[in-house]
Amino acid sequence: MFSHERVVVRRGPESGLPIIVAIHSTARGQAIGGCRMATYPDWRDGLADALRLSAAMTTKCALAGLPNGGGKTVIALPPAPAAVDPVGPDGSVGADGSVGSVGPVGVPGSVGPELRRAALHDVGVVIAELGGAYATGPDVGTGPDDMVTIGERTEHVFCRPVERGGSGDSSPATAIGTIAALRAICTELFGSPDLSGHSFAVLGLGRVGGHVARLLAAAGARLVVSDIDPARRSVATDLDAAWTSPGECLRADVDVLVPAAMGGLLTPASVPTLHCRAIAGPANNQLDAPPTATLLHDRGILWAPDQVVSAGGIIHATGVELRHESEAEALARVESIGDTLATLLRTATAEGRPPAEIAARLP
Ligand SMILES: NC(=O)c1ccc[n+]([C@@H]2O[C@H](COP(=O)([O-])OP(=O)(O)OC[C@H]3O[C@@H](n4cnc5c(N)ncnc54)[C@H](O)[C@@H]3O)[C@@H](O)[C@H]2O)c1
Repeated sequence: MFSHERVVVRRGPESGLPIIVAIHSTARGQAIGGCRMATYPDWRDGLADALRLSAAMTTKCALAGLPNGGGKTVIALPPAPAAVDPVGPDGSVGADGSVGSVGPVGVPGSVGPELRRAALHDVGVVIAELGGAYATGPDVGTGPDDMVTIGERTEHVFCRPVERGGSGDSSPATAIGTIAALRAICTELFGSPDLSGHSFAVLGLGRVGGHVARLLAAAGARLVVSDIDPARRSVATDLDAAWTSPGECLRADVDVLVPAAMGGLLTPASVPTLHCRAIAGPANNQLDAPPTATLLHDRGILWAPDQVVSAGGIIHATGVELRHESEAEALARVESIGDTLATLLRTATAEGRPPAEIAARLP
């Protein structure tokens, strides 16, 4: 069922690239959601990603108690290198195609600065035309500096660098929220929020996954880590973590799998191959489709809905920039992700149902 309020799809006049802005809902307030710049086999795959991600943002905002709805922007880069600078080692799907089968095929290693600027201006113009119905921030493939560029065309943008009046990179807050969720998972599995001595497989060592891995290592956790980009192996070395391929990381025999790369990794094909006891991570849209939550439940694998786990960045950014909370207030709200998830897990256990089913009927 098509449930979006408004979707703009446009060939960007400055960049010539497909610019997609999807507003799923403004029922609770202004729609918010990041700007993703990624390569897709076809621009329609970018549209599908924007539709899915913006709907998930509506749920994420509602579960986090934010007065906002869901939206998303996608700049769909073509897979052919014609329009982009040479794609880096992280710009293609891994040899193991089972990881991240939904959504973009990769994140551009580098996009030429002129094209990048033009595409971000195109995004800013669309958002300005929407008149405040939607505001954007960073997502995969974009960061705080890119928000400055979008901000040259619209005021409805957050997470600019701190020195430019924004709240900066959202990934540290997303990582803090993820750790709060992992403590709730450990409480459910082991009766204590202590992370030390338990094993975690972190799949994706980018901005969020790298932070999460460091925080887990600092808390005394045992780590298996992976990334499609071999350059991230240095993180494993620094943290004394075991480095594996993405496929092995997905199937690692650990207490908790922490998806921190692309979505769509949990599918009817991948679920039977898993060896973890629980899954909780920041990657958006981890399930290929909602019924996969039931497959995980039937296998006895506890899956924490990503809309709850990954909300730290948006809670922090909107708290500081839109609701003018102090840093301490915003971080306290981020930490409350642990309580939200704990309540969800308790209800799910009491009813013998998947946590995703409980999340879908809240609030
Ligand atoms: N940044 C945030 O604040 C934030 C907030 C909410 C959700 N998320 C979600 O968390 C995930 C990670 O975001 P990020 O900001 O760290 O992005 P990022 O681009 O910094 O990191 C992603 C990492 O995943 C790796 N990767 C990509 N495809 C892979 C694959 N198939 N197998 C293994 N590794 C792969 C990349 O090489 C990269 O190192 C995304 O799903 C994003 O939507 C991020």
